Amino acid sequence: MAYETLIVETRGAVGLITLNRPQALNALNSTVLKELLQAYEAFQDDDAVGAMVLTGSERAFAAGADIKEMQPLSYVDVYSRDLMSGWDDVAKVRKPVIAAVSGFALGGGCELAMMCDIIIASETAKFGQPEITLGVIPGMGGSQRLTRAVGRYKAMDLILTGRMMDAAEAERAGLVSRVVAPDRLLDDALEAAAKIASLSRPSVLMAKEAVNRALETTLDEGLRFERRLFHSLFSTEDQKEGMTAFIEKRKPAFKNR
Ligand SMILES: CC(C)=CC(=O)SCCNC(=O)CCNC(=O)[C@H](O)C(C)(C)COP(=O)(O)OP(=O)(O)OC[C@H]1O[C@@H](n2cnc3c(N)ncnc32)[C@H](O)[C@@H]1OP(=O)(O)O
Repeated sequence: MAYETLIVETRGAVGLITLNRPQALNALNSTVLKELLQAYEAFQDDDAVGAMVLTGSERAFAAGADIKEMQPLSYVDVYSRDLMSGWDDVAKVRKPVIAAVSGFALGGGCELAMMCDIIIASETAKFGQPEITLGVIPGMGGSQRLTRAVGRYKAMDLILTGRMMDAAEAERAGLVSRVVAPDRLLDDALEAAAKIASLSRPSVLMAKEAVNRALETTLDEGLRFERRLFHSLFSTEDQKEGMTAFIEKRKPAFKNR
C-alpha cells in the first residue's frame, strides 16, 4: 500500500511506522489519521508482527494537529464532523505500540504519544499541550490521558500555561517510560518491541488489556478482570511451554496458541 504521510515497514517481527510530513513538523491531519489507521490495521492483521513502533523525525515526533487545516473551520463544521473523534480508534489497536519520541511532541503529538503503550523519549524530546495558546483546549484526549498519566496538578500546569516540558521532567512526571540518548532512540524502541513480539501473543494482548482496564474501572472490578484473564491463559499451550521451559532451564518456544 502506498502512503503519503507515513513510512511503513517491518523490522523482523516489529511493525515500524514513521510519521513523514517534515515540512509541517509532522502535524497531524486527516490524511495522517486515515493512513495511521490503515497501517495499524495491516499490522494488527499480520500474524508475523507482534508489536509496533511509532516514531517521527529527529526534530519532531509531531507538533500537533494541523493548525492550518483547523483554522478556517466553524463550530458547525467541527461539531457536525465530530472533529478528532477518529483518533479514538488509534488508541484501540490491540497489539502493543511503542512511541519513540524525538523533538516536539506537542498538542495532538503529545496526545498521539499517549495513545501508545510505552513512551521512549530521546533526551531532546519536548512535550506539551499548547492548545490554550491558540484559544482552544486539547481535543485528542490530552486533558484526560495527561491527567491520568501525571496527575491533576502537573496536567493543570501544562494545559493551562501551554508550556513545554523536557524529557527529564516528563520522565519524572510519569509520562515517559524511559529517556535514552538521541542516537539510541530507534534501536532501543525496536529492541523493546522485538522483546514484546518474542513473547506469547495471547499473554501480551491480555497484559495490555488488563493494564488499560485499570484506568477505566474500580479496583475491585479491575482485580477480578485481571484474575479472569490470568485464569484463561492456563488454557494456552504457551502457558505450559513457558513454565516447562523455566523448569527445564531453557528458552521457551512460544507458538502464540
Ligand atoms: C489536537 C488538537 C485539538 C489541537 C492541537 O494539536 S493544536 C496544535 C498544537 N501545537 C502547537 O501549537 C505547536 C505549533 N508549532 C509551534 O509552535 C512551532 O512550530 C514549534 C515550536 C513546534 C517549532 O518552531 P520552529 O520555529 O522550530 O518551526 P516553525 O517554523 O514554527 O515550523 C516549521 C513549519 O512547520 C509548521 N507547523 C508547525 N507546527 C504545525 C502545526 N501544528 N500545524 C501546522 N503546521 C505546523 C510551521 O507552520 C512551519 O511551516 P511554514 O514555514 O510553512 O509556515
